[in-house]
Amino acid sequence: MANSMLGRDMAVDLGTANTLVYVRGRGVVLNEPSVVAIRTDEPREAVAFGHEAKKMIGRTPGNITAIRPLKDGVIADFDAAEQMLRYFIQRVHRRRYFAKPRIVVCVPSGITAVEQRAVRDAGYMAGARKVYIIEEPMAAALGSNLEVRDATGNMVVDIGGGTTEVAVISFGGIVTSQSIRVAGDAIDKAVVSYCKKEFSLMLGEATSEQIKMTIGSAFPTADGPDSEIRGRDMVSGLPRTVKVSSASIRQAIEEPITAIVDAVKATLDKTPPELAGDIVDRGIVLTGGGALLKGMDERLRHETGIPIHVAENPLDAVVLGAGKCVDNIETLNRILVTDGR
Ligand SMILES: Nc1ncnc2c1ncn2[C@@H]1O[C@H](COP(=O)(O)OP(=O)(O)OP(=O)(O)O)[C@@H](O)[C@H]1O
Repeated sequence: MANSMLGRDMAVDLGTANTLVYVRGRGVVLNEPSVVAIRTDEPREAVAFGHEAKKMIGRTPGNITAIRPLKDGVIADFDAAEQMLRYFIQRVHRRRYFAKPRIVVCVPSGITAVEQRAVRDAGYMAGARKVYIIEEPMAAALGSNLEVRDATGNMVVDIGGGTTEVAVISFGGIVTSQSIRVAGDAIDKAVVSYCKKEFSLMLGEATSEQIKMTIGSAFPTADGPDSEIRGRDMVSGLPRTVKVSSASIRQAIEEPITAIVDAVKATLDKTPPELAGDIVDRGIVLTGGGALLKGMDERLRHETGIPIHVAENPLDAVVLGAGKCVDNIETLNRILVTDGR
């Protein structure tokens, strides 16, 4: 088939927080929140996807609800996930191509066969000719330009919205890995719990994420001034503003951060000695939005004694890695998981 006909094969990072789509020959063409706004009355249909739907979270009228079809890295609402995928694929679809696209979809490394089946089915129902699966840590490693096919050990830590994936890769395969369902969302929740307990203040999802990004940290940093947080007083029901310090937020999110650090340590512990030596020399690569949390790299360096490198584009690493497979399906086929269809 002529190359131009193959131009629309694509890679999809169907993430808990964001969905990114890479199209062969065009690069990353779509990056939107994984959110669907749905009518709750009949007909129960989707009214908005992505950015438009995210804006509706917490501020929709009674008959519209904004949901996230993925939870902890896996599909939680199949219909919504399939509709969202179909919508995104059609958005980037160029009508001059006749053949249906081949699609490489990224999934967390720890998911069950049933969860993997759901992702595949969503891909086929959304219009794929063939669906390939790639495990996120492998995609993250490829997207960070690690030489995954060398016989050298590399460690990747991908901290997303729903899952943190830690993996040691060598010779084109995952040697050892751990996937925990603690990542960005859990950090946001810890901020919400802290404000509830400390100030009897209810926060929305967007506010807690914002606080994490602006004053959250995983290691003592040069803390800025206190920040104001706006929420709803749980007693009076009225809007209220409180002041918080970076140090108190750092303490509030300590539990999920410790879980992430422990997952890295546990994986290092299970790594064969030769590969562990390679990792000590080469360092650990951090990807995913959580890699951008202030002090995350410093904290891991401090706790493991190993150099930590944040990937150049941590939020895009997974889709760029899957994109490399799309560009080279034949040569990278060994890395992909297929169902023989
Ligand atoms: N500057 C930042 N500081 C801290 N966290 C951030 C920052 N930017 C993004 N994040 C967080 O990164 C997470 C999203 O990361 P990413 O897009 O890699 O996840 P995802 O691929 O959608 O999720 P998953 O891999 O779990 O399915 C969100 O929790 C978001 O709040």
